[in-house]
Amino acid sequence: MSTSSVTGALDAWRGLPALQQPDWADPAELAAVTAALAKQPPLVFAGECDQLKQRLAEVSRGEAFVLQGGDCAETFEGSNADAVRNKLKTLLQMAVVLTYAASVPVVKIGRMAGQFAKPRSKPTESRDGVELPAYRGDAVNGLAFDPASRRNDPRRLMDAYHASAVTLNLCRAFTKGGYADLRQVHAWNQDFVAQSPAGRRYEQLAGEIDRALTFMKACGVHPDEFHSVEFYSSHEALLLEYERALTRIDSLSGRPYDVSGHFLWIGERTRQLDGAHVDFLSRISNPIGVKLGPTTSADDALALIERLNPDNEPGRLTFVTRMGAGRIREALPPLIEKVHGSGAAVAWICDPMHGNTFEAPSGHKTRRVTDVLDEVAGFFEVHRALGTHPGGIHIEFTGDDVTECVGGGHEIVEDDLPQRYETACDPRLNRSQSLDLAFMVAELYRHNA
Ligand SMILES: O=C[C@H](O)[C@H](O)COP(=O)(O)O
Ligand SMILES: C=C(OP(=O)(O)O)C(=O)O
Repeated sequence: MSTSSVTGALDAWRGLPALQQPDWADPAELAAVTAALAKQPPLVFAGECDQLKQRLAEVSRGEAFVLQGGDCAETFEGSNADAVRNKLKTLLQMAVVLTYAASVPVVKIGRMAGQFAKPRSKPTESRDGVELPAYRGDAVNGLAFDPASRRNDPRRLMDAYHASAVTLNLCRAFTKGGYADLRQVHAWNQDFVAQSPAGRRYEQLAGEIDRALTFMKACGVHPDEFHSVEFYSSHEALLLEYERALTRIDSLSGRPYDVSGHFLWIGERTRQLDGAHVDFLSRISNPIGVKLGPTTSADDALALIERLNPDNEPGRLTFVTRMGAGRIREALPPLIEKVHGSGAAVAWICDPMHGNTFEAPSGHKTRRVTDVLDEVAGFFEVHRALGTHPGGIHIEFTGDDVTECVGGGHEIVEDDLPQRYETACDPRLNRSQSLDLAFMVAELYRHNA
């Protein structure tokens, strides 16, 4: 295909139903902002996306495990050094637990540097008789409940680009500049060790890693080997005007890449086969994911594969299942059986968050850690029974000590929820709950191997 026909095809989605798009306040302003975005430098490079595709191909072959996570909704205010470092620190601690205790290479993907848009169940929100547009993420409007904040403002798309750039810059600096050095395993835990059972358990493991590193050094392994980690960014490709404006033709391959993030996914609410999101993502060359909820049929999954990865390129397509703890054991097997039977190379990841949300009596949206752990356990059980590879987890977490999900080794009860309920959208695991999960996943992985 010529460059002009590749570029033209990237706009085919405009003629298709696009769900969950904001009703932008000013279309002329939207056009001006997307034109300006189209001239901005890429946030990620095609070669990096291809490298992640290779890693995900390894996952689909059962050779590696994905740890994908971050906020439900990133905020502009949260795009600062402390918050980003805390999230990365937690992700690195979880990855270390998994790598060491489960002996598996871990592909680290942040739900970071672009997760600024949210699909919502209802287009509006009402409080005390006042109805305003729902909050759709900082890329669209503000969380405060007043008409000015809730205006769907296209200029926020440019702010989202800049916040993504800042966050990714911090992530690159932290992961390449020495902070992620494996010899820092104790330092990541310093503020945490005495406070929680997960912190103490981690400290023990860090001691073992220290001894292993000393041993490897004595064997002649160069310390630089431990100096940096590969880290990738990801977000839901929800706002198609934004994603289109950040899509570029790679000069080396002539193929289009969405340079807003390394890995992009289609949400459960926007995965219609004849919809705009599936069309747009079918035309970019990044590794991509699709969320699959409990109503997904095996034929839906096969049809998505046909649309999104017709050449069966390993690493191109990841299914992120979010069935709910009560459904996974019966909903997942038929999908895996049929997809596996078709010979399709997909990676399977478990999102144990989105099928397990409920409202506490206080009105806070929350999740029980026991449900999260149970869905992950179900995911491993199903893969073990079918002889397939449980390829990873996708979670909503933060590095801060929030009180948004109930349960965990350092228990949070429903009455604690108001103490530090800080999410802009859905409840996240805090650091201690995230580490609890990592230890459990490591055990399950060892058991499945
Ligand atoms: O993160 C997922 C969705 O955006 C979220 O669960 C939707 O929440 P709502 O049902 O409050 O709109
Ligand atoms: C909206 C999300 O999930 P899902 O599409 O699975 O509901 C999400 O991951 O933010």
